[in-house]
Amino acid sequence: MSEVLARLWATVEARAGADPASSHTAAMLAKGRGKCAEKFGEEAVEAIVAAASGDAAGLTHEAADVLYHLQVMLKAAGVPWDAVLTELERREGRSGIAEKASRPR
Ligand SMILES: N=c1c2ncn([C@@H]3O[C@H](COP(=O)(O)OP(=O)(O)OP(=O)(O)O)[C@@H](O)[C@H]3O)c2ncn1[C@@H]1O[C@H](COP(=O)(O)O)[C@@H](O)[C@H]1O
Repeated sequence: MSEVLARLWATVEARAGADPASSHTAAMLAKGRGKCAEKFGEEAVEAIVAAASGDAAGLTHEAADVLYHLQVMLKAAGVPWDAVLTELERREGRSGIAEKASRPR
């Protein structure tokens, strides 16, 4: 199941040069980083609304939209998905509370 995000990233990369008329990914990437970021924000807000209202089914749909549009935004910004996963791995095993307390004042 966790491989689906890896497959999705491979698809986003493959669609980068596709015809925008036949690919939503290509159409978004053709609009540029700013529009991709704006769309991500829109989807994130929709997920917030679903979560705040207790709409589990809606949140499930919107969370999937958020993950997809996050990958599109990363692609538009030139940030590889693996770089994000590496950052998450770097954080493993360390409490967020301990991490924040360790930051220089
Ligand atoms: N996971 C997605 C995915 N999630 C959302 N979307 C599209 O993103 C668009 C979101 O626009 P809207 O917000 O207006 O529509 P919406 O999200 O359904 O409506 P709301 O929930 O926001 O109210 C819709 O066209 C969705 O179909 C996606 N488009 C593509 N993918 C994946 O990317 C692959 C390649 O798709 P293409 O690039 O279109 O070939 C697909 O096979 C999927 O695996």
